[in-house]
Amino acid sequence: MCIFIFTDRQERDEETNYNLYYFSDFERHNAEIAAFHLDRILGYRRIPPVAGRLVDVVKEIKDVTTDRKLARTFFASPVGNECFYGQCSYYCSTEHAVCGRPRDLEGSLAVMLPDLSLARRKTWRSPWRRSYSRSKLAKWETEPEYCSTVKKTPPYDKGTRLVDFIDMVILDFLMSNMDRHHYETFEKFVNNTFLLHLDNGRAFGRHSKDEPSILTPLKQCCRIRRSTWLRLRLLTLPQYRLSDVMRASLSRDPLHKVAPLLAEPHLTALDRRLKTVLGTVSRCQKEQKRNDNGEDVFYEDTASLKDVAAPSG
Ligand SMILES: Nc1ncnc2c1ncn2[C@@H]1O[C@H](COP(=O)(O)OP(=O)(O)OP(=O)(O)O)[C@@H](O)[C@H]1O
Ligand SMILES: [Mn+2]
Repeated sequence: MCIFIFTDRQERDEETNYNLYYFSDFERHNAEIAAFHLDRILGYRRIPPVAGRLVDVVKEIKDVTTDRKLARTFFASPVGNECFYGQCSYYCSTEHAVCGRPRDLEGSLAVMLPDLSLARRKTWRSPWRRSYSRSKLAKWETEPEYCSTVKKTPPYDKGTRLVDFIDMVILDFLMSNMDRHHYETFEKFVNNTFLLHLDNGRAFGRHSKDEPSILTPLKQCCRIRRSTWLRLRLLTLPQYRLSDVMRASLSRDPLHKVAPLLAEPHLTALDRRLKTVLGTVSRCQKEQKRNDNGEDVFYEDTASLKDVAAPSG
């Protein structure tokens, strides 16, 4: 079972228009693929596997679908490419169609999570959610002490929820994803579980600009898993440079032969942003030494990881 995203709206080396708000940005199939690889390289593994595919929209969709309504949205464009727009409440009209060249269309394919009847999921609103308005600011943007309130609020007051959230923030800053308004967990595990990093289609929109506001939770909370910090430092070493590891990893995707999944400037941006993340952690360490308030920047989790990594028998 799988979930598809199709896009033909942006070339790989094209940047999102600077006058577009993040909530009007397109969703990109290559962003979903690249996000999966990055999440894995960071050691999180919280994005279900995503791979690229070239799909013949006639042979593999139009001719085989049992959905008559979907089939009726196919048409030939003026230059003879095969297009369709599907069914949805917004943006499902001739003007918003996706088109093959002439029938081949790039898409991303995600492993489908267990059905909701088997494994219910809970949706959580991000405490650092952006205001989806052009004029209003969110609370975290005006209150420097915002994190001290969040830290006292369940589920962020116990266990690993806060540092798991920070892990996601780092992923989002590296790929410049401003669209993380919610996240999901499996309900059965209550508060004691990992976060699913779904919906990454708006990442990798711009490479020439970083978005410092995405890092606000790390800046305000000054808290990070020790294991994450160690991994990030590893990815700055010449032999494990993040951009190189990403390039190598992405080259194994089936769509690589059509075009590299991330243009070089996006890979360069990853190294630059990684330095910013580590710089933020260093600043936290210095501040905490000065204040000596007994708290620590690092959430110590490497002892438990050693147990996991230890050879058995
Ligand atoms: N791999 C997956 N398997 C099963 N369900 C998934 C998977 N990925 C996403 N979903 C579900 O599909 C729904 C829509 O996904 P997603 O959030 O990526 O789309 P979206 O159009 O960006 O939505 P929104 O406008 O809410 O941000 C969500 O409810 C999510 O839980
Ligand atoms: Mn979305």
